[in-house]
Amino acid sequence: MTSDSATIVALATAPAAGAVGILRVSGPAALEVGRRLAPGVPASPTPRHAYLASFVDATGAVLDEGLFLYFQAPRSFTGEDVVELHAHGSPRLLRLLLARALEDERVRPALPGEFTRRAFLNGRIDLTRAEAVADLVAADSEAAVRAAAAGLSGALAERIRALETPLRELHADLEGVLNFPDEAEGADAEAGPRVTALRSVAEALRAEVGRGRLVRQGARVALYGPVNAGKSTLFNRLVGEARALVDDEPGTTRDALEARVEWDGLGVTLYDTAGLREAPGRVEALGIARTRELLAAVDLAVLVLPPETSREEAASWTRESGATPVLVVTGKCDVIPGTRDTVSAVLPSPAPPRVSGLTGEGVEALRTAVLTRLWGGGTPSAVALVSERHADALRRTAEALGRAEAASRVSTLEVLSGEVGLALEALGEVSGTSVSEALLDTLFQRFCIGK
Ligand SMILES: Nc1nc2c(c(=O)[nH]1)N(C=O)[C@@H](CNc1ccc(C(=O)N[C@@H](CCC(=O)O)C(=O)O)cc1)CN2
Ligand SMILES: Nc1nc2c(ncn2[C@@H]2O[C@H](COP(=O)(O)OP(=O)(O)OP(=O)(O)O)[C@@H](O)[C@H]2O)c(=O)[nH]1
Ligand SMILES: [Mg+2]
Repeated sequence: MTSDSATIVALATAPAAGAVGILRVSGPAALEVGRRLAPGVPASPTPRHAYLASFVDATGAVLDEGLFLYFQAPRSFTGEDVVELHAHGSPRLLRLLLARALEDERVRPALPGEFTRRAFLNGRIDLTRAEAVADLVAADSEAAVRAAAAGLSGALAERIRALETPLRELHADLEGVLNFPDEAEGADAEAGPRVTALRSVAEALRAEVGRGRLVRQGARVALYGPVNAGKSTLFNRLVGEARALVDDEPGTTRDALEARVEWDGLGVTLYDTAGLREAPGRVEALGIARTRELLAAVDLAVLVLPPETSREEAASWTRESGATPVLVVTGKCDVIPGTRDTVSAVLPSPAPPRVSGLTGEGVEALRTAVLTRLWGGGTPSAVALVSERHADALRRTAEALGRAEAASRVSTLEVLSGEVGLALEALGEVSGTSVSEALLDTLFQRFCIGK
């Protein structure tokens, strides 16, 4: 796919002071370049052995003492010869070492994601694994780390293969019948049902994009409701610190406030919003407009109602969230006796949790209820990280299979096989078996330099 034989170099660690900083070189000239920086290392170093070596400048003056590692092609991350210099984590020192490596005309700085791209191009990892590397680096919740780690060890690759292999077999059978009608007679017999089954597998995988997004980016949850219901008090309680101002004056919160929490490993961005009411002041009205905008954008809206809310009022407050799913809670439950629960009497069972931001009562149950609404029973870390890009390719796969299904009933074998071929091609964009340079460019641009 690419004939780029340049040797690339980049810092593999963040450009900040740290305990250790790593310079990574990959390509045919890696060993020579590495040994120019660390001349004490033998000409044929033992692969994967950590040599303690002096790193020197052009005059031979010692710049640092560190570890030298040689990975011999193809047994390396990129599949090429790789040398790593593990120096002390001084950004300035590392820049000196980098500049020295670049003095060799066969060496150039690595582009973002280029090490991983080479690993992909050299067949060390498939595209889903390469993307999992980026997901892992970007992960900011435990669930995101675990899900990306599963992707790195091939969880998504395996599921794609489970679709791609039978699809390829079907395609081969159909082409066989078309090209060698005598020998392959009957190989297309079950084509219709096979297409149908594969299509539902593609659809099921595609449907996981929502959960993938929740894990990757975290869920967005907004508290909303009438003014003075106790939203900010509850928000502070959920966040674990006094972030929002609280006052008995209705209309205290004017602007949406956000805080990031991690619940059961899932990243959650919580929003406190301006309470809704008729005839607010001018600034408050701006806040209310923002509340409505936010309600449309979040994954779940938690409606906090005062204990005295009537069933009609409760129903009309619920409608405020529009298409966003709502979880209703009765707030300030410490002021009412346990049995009198006007809201839960009128809303669908199970009864909305009763919470008190003031005392903390019911807050743990609310947290659980929120997670259940976001996740059902599943485990966030077990989710296949289907990205928007994957989902788009899977949509085109499923659409082609839909047309193939129709073709199996009303059209020729050529048309049917053609559609199955198109489905395969679209699916190949996920695994990387059919992928353009342009797509790889966009994909790897999102990586950081040195990855
Ligand atoms: N110092 C360092 N740490 C690192 C990396 C690295 O490149 N350097 N990695 C980079 O992201 C990750 C580790 N990933 C790696 C993946 C494969 C191979 C490798 O040598 N693979 C060979 C041999 C496998 C074997 O012998 O078991 C291969 O696939 O053939 C190395 C690192 C995270 N930590
Ligand atoms: N008894 C009791 N009082 C509460 C509780 N939560 C809030 N309050 C009180 O109710 C008043 C309003 O609380 P906030 O948390 O500011 O209510 P809010 O919904 O954010 O109000 P706005 O921002 O004005 O919409 C304050 O005086 C709080 O002390 C609660 O759980 N129990
Ligand atoms: Mg408030």
